[in-house]
Amino acid sequence: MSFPDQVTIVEMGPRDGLQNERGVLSVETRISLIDRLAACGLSRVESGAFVSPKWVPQMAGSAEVLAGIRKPKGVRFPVLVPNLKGLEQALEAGAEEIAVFGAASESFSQRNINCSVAESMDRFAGVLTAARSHGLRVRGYVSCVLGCPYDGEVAPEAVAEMAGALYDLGCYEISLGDTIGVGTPLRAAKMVDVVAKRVPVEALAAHFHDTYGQALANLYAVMQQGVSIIDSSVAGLGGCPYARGAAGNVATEDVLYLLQGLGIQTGVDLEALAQTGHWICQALGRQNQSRVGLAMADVGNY
Ligand SMILES: CC(C)(COP(=O)([O-])OP(=O)([O-])OC[C@H]1O[C@@H](n2cnc3c(N)ncnc32)[C@H](O)[C@@H]1OP(=O)([O-])[O-])[C@@H](O)C(=O)NCCC(=O)NCCSC(=O)C[C@@](C)(O)CC(=O)[O-]
Repeated sequence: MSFPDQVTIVEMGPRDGLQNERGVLSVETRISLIDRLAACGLSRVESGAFVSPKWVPQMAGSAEVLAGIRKPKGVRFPVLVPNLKGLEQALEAGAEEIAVFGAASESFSQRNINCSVAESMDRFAGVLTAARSHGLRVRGYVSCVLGCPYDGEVAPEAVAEMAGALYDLGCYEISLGDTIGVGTPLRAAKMVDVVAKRVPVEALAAHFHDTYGQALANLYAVMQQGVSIIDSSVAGLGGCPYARGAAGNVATEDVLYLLQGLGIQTGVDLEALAQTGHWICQALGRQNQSRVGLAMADVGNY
């Protein structure tokens, strides 16, 4: 068994997390959350989305959020951008990194961004060209890599095709989203195996939701294939507005605990993160979804 020496965590709480919470948090609370997360040692904190506020009201005010955060040196604060209008807003807000998001399934693409997979690729090509001319770094997401809430099973080859197309357009990294958290380790490993023939494994990130409680096991499997970038969400916040019943991303606290046990470095302070998870759950009035966060609170670790 071999695992990466180092893993980079890409914190999703302020974006993927909050976008699906019932309560809409104030800009001030969103800023505090991001500042706290950066102070925990996270080097990448996804901080907002320049999408239609009619579609995702929780992400309205992302420009104010970007303007208000501390932005310590060495920490990146990417934002989601679905089209050129979103890019314009992100540039005005001073974003230095954006992410485009597509899907490996037609129905999810229609429900999520109101266009087909082919149309989305045309949009993204325009966004990538413009973004790169402004010196922005662009990440690409592929949703539904292990199943779609509308179309059911998704073939690994469809995931590889979408991931490869985004990589060819110039995305520096491709995040593979098990949007509805239905994957199991063997299927996750098989999917990564196929995708890694098209995109170098070093450029792949695992973005696993934890609906069926398999996310940590899936991460354990794909890390052995060389995946060393993990998307996770403090306190397991969130879900997906276009995937009913989907749970949030795997909790960052749980991932950190697993990585510590494997002797893998992340540079993130687990105790400070668990405190942040506890704080944001109180602000949202919701149950903490992190088993590690709950256990640490129980034994008085913070
Ligand atoms: C993509 C659109 C905008 C297309 O939405 P549309 O309705 O097809 O767009 P349109 O071009 O026809 O414009 C309609 C209206 O939206 C406005 N508009 C157009 N673009 C923007 C924009 N960028 N920002 C703000 N407003 C915008 C536009 O100005 C117009 O305003 P109106 O004239 O009606 O007042 C819409 O479908 C949308 O915003 N969808 C939101 C999708 C989303 O945020 N989903 C959640 C994130 S993805 C995710 O969570 C998965 C991921 C990444 O985490 C990985 C995983 O887990 O799988």
